[in-house]
Amino acid sequence: MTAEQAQARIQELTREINYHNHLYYQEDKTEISDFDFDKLLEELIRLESEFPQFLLPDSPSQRVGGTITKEFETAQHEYRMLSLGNTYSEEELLAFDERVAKGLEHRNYEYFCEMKFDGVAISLVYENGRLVRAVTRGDGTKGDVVTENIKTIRNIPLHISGENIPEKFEVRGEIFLPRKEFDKINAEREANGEALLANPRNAASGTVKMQDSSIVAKRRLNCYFYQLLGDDIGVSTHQEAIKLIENWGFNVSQTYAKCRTIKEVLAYIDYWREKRFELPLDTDGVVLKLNDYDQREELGFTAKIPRWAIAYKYKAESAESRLLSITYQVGRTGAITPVANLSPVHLAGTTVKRASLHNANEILRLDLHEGDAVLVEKGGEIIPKITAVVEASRPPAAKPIQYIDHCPECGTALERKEGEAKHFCPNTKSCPPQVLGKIEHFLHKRAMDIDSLGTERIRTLIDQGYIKDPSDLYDLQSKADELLGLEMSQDQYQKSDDGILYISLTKALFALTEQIALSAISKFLEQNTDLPLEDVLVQFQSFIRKINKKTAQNIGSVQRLIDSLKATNFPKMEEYIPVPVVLHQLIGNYVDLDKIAKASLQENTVHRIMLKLNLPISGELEDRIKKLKANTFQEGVISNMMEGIKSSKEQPFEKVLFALGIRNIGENTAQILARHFKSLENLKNANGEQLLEVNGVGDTLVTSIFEYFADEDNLRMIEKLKSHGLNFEILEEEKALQSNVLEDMKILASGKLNNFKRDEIIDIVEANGGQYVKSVSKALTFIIEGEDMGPSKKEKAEKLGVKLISEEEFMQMISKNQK
Ligand SMILES: NC(=O)c1ccc[n+]([C@@H]2O[C@H](COP(=O)([O-])OP(=O)(O)OC[C@H]3O[C@@H](n4cnc5c(N)ncnc54)[C@H](O)[C@@H]3O)[C@@H](O)[C@H]2O)c1
Ligand SMILES: [Zn+2]
Repeated sequence: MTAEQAQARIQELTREINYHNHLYYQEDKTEISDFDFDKLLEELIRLESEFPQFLLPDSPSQRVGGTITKEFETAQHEYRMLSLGNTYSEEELLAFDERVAKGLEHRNYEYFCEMKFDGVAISLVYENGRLVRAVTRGDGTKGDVVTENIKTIRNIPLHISGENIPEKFEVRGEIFLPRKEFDKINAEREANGEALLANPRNAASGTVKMQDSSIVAKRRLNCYFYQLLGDDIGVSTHQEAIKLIENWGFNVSQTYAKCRTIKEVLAYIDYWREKRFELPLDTDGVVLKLNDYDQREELGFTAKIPRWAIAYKYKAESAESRLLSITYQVGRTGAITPVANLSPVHLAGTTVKRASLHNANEILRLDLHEGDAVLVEKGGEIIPKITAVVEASRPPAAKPIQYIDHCPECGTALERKEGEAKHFCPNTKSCPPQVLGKIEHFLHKRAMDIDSLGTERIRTLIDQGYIKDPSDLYDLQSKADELLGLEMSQDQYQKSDDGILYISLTKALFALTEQIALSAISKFLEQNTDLPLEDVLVQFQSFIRKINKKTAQNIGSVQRLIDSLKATNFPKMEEYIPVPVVLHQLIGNYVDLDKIAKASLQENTVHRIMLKLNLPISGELEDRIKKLKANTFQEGVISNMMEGIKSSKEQPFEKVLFALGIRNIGENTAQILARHFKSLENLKNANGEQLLEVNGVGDTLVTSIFEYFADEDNLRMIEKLKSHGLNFEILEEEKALQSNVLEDMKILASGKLNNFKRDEIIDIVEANGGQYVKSVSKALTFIIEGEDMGPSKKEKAEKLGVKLISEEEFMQMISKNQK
């Protein structure tokens, strides 16, 4: 490489690394894996050492990747917060050990090994036993002061007491979001139709930098500590320091070990390679540090990293699997996402059976064929991905994957807009997942606020024809009797891309055998989750032999299932069995497979298929089929549901308007429009000019409003909602609560208020013409100071010269203009 080429490449790498650093540290996003990022950095460091003339002082190889933000106060670190050198290879670890030995001129040293926790670094400063400051790493020299947020983490001690506590000291550790919490948050977000958090690290980092500590408190962050700093601590090894902070009550992960040689370090690394997946958080490697502080001092630092420590990072594991089939999921907005069903393979502590394929382009890029052997990798993401196809293992005559052209949920021809990667189902009115999206929006807490109808129940009501649009909810009241015992369609069923109904293996085995409890079957399957379907079934036969219940009969029944799965041509899905195959085994005397298969194309539950087939069955067979059915609607649930539906009729007009889901009408816009026009009738009759007069209404919104009211179906639905008594105009008492006293004001409330709940204060500010703002900035007109307003927020407000007023003063302001 010529010097010129090197310089160009160095510039290019610098740009790229800075870009990814910015995404990673400022926006909590990633576009490439850590491994790929580390490779870029490694290449840069190599080139800079070969061509030192091009090494710039602000090169990303010389600096810690993060920086400070504008939202927080900044504080100088007393001791710089550095990065760590890292490697993915054992040879480099040995080379590191050689450098240490050479630097110290002997081999008389020990390492202290810890897991490398994948979270956000934090520094806590204590004075006289009290936590005075929590600061992020920032650019390594100074960081953001996030004390209020950190104080919400339960196991961070705010005071420590005891003997010999130094007057001033600093502990450092890693804030993280436990996997379980992360999964819980994402499950909730999914149920609410919100975007999922990408991984626990990003989520933790985003949470630490939130402006509102009450939201941080809800996130259940946790922290592990691994460093103690200070002038007169009285310890001379890392091990002693760790013991000390443990005694003071800091949370230290019990995963550390002292190692006397690099060989012991390698054994530690090996031990944790798989075991680390049992820890409550993500880890991406091991940090080894010299134990002795004097020896550390001898070796010192480079600009960015200590010479006495290094991180060994585990490579993202990859495994080979086989593509069984592709399921196409239809989202609430009609977007299609293909998901690969794979033969189960053990990867990074879990069994992987599915991988995301994103869109049609990804399938093309991989050149995916039916039955292909594929490499799956699990990085920081939740869902594993297919990284490549092993072409050499492609089955002969395998056909390339044909992307679907019709919606698997409703059969409508799919569309793909120019420049967009995803296909869409344009049937917004009756495609079940899209109807689901609309209904969920309608029910949402901030819309009609009906909460006893979970996703699964709504989905069932849609699938079974009870609900086509939100107005149908109000008809349910007269159908309560019918709903009792209705089968829920979600969990245990799946549909193949050509619309065949599948049922969970657990349920299928339950119905096809006798005298074996459902729980015993679930437990058996959980323990055999690694095996491909056919092997599971063979194992299940041995299981039957072992428990010895109706042995001959049950084994025969499972054998028949194995045989018919082989004989029929249904696409394979791990853990699910085509309903026609199961039903055929049960009712084959009455009706042939083709007929059952056809019936299962249009129906979503066993119950419905049986109704449709209309066969004269009874007694034992009927009981067997009952074993296939899902959970049903129970009385308590139904009465709650009816209660919720009834009380939703009290929701004010602005909520109803928001609930309608007119494109581009969010919560705020709904409020503004409701207040301006006072009734839906007025809004509907408004012309373009009148609409544009309203503050915040632009051409796009005008078009959406016109489009909405031009649609006969929408008008019919509104009439129906009206007839059920929903509010389509502003009520008198609402009018009384409104004024323009807060016009042009930007307002924030902080701390606990006595007269309002959190969301209520937002409504009140807006009802009086003001704008509610979520963070402290110069632009604020004033802050309503509640009880226990955080001192740092207060300090910041004072620094920026923002006025603070009491809750009482605020009450007076808004009551002046009200009759
Ligand atoms: N994918 C991307 O786009 C992208 C972009 C930037 C950075 N990154 C990744 O982020 C990391 C950046 O490096 P970095 O500068 O934050 O250094 P680093 O994460 O490699 O090492 C230093 C950090 O490790 C953490 N740590 C965890 N456990 C520790 C322990 N037991 N002892 C000491 N420290 C511990 C500390 O927070 C410390 O600040 C790399 O892993 C890199 O791959 C990825
Ligand atoms: Zn559709």
